[in-house]
Amino acid sequence: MMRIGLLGCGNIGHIIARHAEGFTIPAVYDTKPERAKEIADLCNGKAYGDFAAFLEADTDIVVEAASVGAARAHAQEVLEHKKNLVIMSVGALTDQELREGLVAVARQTGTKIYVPSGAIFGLDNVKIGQISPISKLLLKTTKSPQSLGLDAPIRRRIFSGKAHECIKLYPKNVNVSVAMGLAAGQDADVELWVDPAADKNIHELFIEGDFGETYIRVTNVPSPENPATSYLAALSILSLLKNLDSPLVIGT
Ligand SMILES: NC(=O)C1=CN([C@@H]2O[C@H](COP(=O)(O)OP(=O)(O)OC[C@H]3O[C@@H](n4cnc5c(N)ncnc54)[C@H](O)[C@@H]3O)[C@@H](O)[C@H]2O)C=CC1
Ligand SMILES: O=C([O-])CC(=O)C(=O)O
Repeated sequence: MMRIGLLGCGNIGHIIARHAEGFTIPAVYDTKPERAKEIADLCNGKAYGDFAAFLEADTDIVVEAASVGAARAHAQEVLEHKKNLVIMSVGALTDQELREGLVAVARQTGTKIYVPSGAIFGLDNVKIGQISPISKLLLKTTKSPQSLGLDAPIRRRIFSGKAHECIKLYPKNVNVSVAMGLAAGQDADVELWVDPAADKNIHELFIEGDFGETYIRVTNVPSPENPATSYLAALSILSLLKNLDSPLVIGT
């Protein structure tokens, strides 16, 4: 059975631990030891307070569900230890030097870096952008002001620009825009809105190209423990893990 090392024991970490079927979680790590211990207790794993020791544990794949900073700091070491890596905080990969370095290490070590679809749908066919021109690639995200730590009495746009800039300002909220851009092979445009009436996290994808055009609206249920993170994001990791070893590969 696949052995997971869980990097990040917050909201997503809890959902993964509660749905651990078809894999075990022998090792967990978080900068907050009490969180690591809680998840370790949930899944009969061991909580590590030291990242180097966590990496030495007998695991096949590390699932990062922590932060852009954690992904930046630890991704390379994970691959160097010949472990596959799931990166949820894909915003880290806007740094071209880091991204290309990680890909090079993955090639050398025969490992893979997986970026789950996260809180959106449609990443599969957005990848056609790597072979056929896409003229419009826009993500419009609407969340409640509280989920961004803001106070806004009325609906307002708080950012309009490129994904690589937006993720610097909102690293916990627009990783999906970076995933969309990496899939398409070009930086996505982003509009970020806050709406005091929003009780869901809404992602609208507008894509046009030689293929035609599409509009996808995802009305996401926020996670119980972190409203900024959509429940779908955690589910997408679970479905990635479930299908990882399957000989039947669905979707592009
Ligand atoms: N690609 C996507 O669709 C999405 C990606 N995300 C990413 O996933 C991350 C986790 O989401 P949640 O679980 O909801 O957040 P959370 O805030 O509930 O949990 C994050 C956990 O990671 C720990 N952590 C943070 N930095 C760390 C580090 N350097 N080393 C070890 N542990 C560290 C925190 O102490 C916390 O326990 C978000 O910060 C975001 O970057 C979140 C939602 C969607
Ligand atoms: O969960 C979401 O709706 C999206 C999110 O936070 C991210 O992409 O960082």
